[in-house]
Amino acid sequence: MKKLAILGSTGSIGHSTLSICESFPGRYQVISLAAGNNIDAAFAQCLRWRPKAISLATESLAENLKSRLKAEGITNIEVVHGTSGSIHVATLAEVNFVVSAIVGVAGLEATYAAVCAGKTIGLANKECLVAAGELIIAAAKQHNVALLPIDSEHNAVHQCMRGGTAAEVRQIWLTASGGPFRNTPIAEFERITPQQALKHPTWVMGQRITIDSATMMNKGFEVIEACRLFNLPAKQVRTTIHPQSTVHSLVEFVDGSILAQISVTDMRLPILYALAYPERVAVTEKESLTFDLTTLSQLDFSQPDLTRFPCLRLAYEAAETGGNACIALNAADEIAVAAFLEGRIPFLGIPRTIEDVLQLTSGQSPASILDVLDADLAARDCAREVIARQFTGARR
Ligand SMILES: NC(=O)C1=CN([C@@H]2O[C@H](COP(=O)(O)OP(=O)(O)OC[C@H]3O[C@@H](n4cnc5c(N)ncnc54)[C@H](OP(=O)(O)O)[C@@H]3O)[C@@H](O)[C@H]2O)C=CC1
Ligand SMILES: CC(=O)[C@@H](O)[C@H](O)COP(=O)(O)O
Ligand SMILES: [Mn+2]
Repeated sequence: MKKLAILGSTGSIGHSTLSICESFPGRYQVISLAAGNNIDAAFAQCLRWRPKAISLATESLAENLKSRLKAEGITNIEVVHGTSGSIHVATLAEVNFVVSAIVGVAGLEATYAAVCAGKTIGLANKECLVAAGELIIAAAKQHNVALLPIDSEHNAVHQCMRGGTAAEVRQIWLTASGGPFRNTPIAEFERITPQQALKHPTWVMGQRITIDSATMMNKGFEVIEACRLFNLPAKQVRTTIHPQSTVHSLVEFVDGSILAQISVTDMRLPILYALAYPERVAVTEKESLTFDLTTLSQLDFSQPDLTRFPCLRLAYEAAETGGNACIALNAADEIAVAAFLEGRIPFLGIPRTIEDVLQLTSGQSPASILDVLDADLAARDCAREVIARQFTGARR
């Protein structure tokens, strides 16, 4: 039986993971949860799943949740908080599988601790691998831990790789929807609003990744994520615009064969694959996870336009530089995306901020997770300064 810690249980991936647990009773046991600020969702999850432990972002939220549980007569759920809390729930002795789905570097320490504690990881949190990929991969090797990708593209590559060995791979192709502005002329980019950018054409996801998809930074992060997971240089990780989001990615082998993975546009499928690996679980019509090939009429593929989507170019450059550049790429993006959502910078202010921060960053490699966190904080400060200098008084 897989005994789960779900980090980011109140988010989009967290909900999809719990929905899989609901669909396959007896197969997965929810041992622990970690959430941020959504205390109502956390409370409801405690009532439904009765975890042994749950972590929330702050002490006051944890105290509040404890009182609400007590009022229901529930006193046997340990309620903890903060980074130490998420590390605690991720490393409980009973847990053997950790779903890493806290958004951003906030999920890094718990994910790293889980790897070091020998837990199998279902990895959705790509920002962890962007910022600290080399350290996480080294720890996974040292502790003989499987890192099973949940991110749909990497999950697809993982599935296609079962058709060959790593040495037989010529390159991999990550598909990109192109986001809501795939066909928008560059002249209109300055006027893009958060509401427009939050309308992803094919996926329903959390806010940060949805904006990252709109700038195509998501694909840039995924290139770095793929380099780390599949031990490939960035030049062997290609991207292609595929607006249907039906082919989730492809692996091209040395003999010219290309294997693709096709399935519904639903994150429950890669989550189920990772949870069940190395087995495959049979689904029925009830779960609506099967793909009706007779409805398939068109699959389009085209080259991304790096002029309209400079974030993708910046990510390839950071991948080339390595070390702190990838940490800064993620940290500056997180600050810039928040500023865009708050109306403090325009849409194109996101790549402008990141580019400025990258120019001020060295390619030095972090030797420890503490180094990563220091470099992350420094890049955030730098991004805030860039925004204050360049965009004060800016209007969308
Ligand atoms: N959604 C998707 O389809 C996909 C997502 N991913 C990746 O998965 C991760 C999660 O994405 P998604 O589910 O969309 O994001 P959401 O914004 O929907 O959820 C984020 C989760 O992280 C929690 N969280 C945020 N900050 C903290 C914190 N400081 N401490 C503890 N928990 C925190 C949130 O808690 P709360 O809400 O309670 O504040 C929430 O549970 C991201 O890294 C994303 O890139 C990858 C591929 C696809
Ligand atoms: C579901 C998933 O894995 C997302 O990362 C998705 O791929 C985002 O869509 P884009 O292809 O638009 O970035
Ligand atoms: Mn993805």
